[in-house]
Amino acid sequence: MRTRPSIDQARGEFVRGRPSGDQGFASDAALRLEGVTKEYRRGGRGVRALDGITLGVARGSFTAVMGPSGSGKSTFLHCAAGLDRPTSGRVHIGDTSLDGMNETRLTELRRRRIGFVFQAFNLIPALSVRQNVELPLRLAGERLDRRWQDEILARVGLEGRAGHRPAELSGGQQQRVAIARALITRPDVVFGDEPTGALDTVTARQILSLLRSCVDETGQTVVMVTHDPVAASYADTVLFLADGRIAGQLDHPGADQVADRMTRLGAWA
Ligand SMILES: Nc1ncnc2c1ncn2[C@@H]1O[C@H](COP(=O)(O)OP(=O)(O)OP(=O)(O)O)[C@@H](O)[C@H]1O
Repeated sequence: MRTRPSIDQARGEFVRGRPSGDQGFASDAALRLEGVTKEYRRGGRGVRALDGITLGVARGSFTAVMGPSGSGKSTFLHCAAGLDRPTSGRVHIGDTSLDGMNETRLTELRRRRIGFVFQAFNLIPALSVRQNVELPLRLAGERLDRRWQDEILARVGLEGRAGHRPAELSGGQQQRVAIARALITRPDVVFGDEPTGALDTVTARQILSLLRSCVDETGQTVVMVTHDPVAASYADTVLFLADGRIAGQLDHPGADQVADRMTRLGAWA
């Protein structure tokens, strides 16, 4: 059964929507941020891109992050995924704190525990689909589980294309390769940065359905930054950022409701 997370405001935790009386369970969080701030220096002044973000994302949930331009979405994604360091506060991937990790350990953690799906598919042109998909494991020095790889290729609908190069594939198929590559390490979290931004409407819907099925059928956790209310409507929960803070949350989001909230945040003024 598909369960949806909701936020426990007191604890700043997403918890699964279960029948009556269930409390949040922090140990089930795939991702936790505690009081995360990020300041950049610009022209001698500090810019606070994140301003005290506290939240937990339940395993097996799909979260969309939205907000007006400059609200801190990219900064959030970079800090949450260990691509950048917060100025203060803590980030946990599963039970692992990223606090104080040196670059080498952060890189290892990203390779083993986090999957990325970007707007530009970022595939290696000279490698086949199969080789692109197994690259994170090779870089992490981990053994390839061929059966898992075949299962993932089938899941993303590319079982017949394993020997093809990216240039021989459509945009949607290339994004499917990127999703397979993100799943190969069985990561704690897959982060998407506008994963459908470069695709036509129909193909975008197929990619979003695929991400949805990864959550529903394999219990994958997905956190996706998007500008598109329809894309956000595939998530269990939409988090709205404004001025580096969480400005709201919508569970069971509909595209119209999401668009309405974004309008109220001044996103399209
Ligand atoms: N490297 C940087 N140096 C200085 N300021 C930065 C840097 N990166 C981001 N900022 C500032 O931090 C704030 C948040 O930026 P961020 O890119 O996270 O927003 P965003 O919501 O992703 O925006 P967009 O939707 O336009 O991509 C903005 O004021 C931005 O100008």
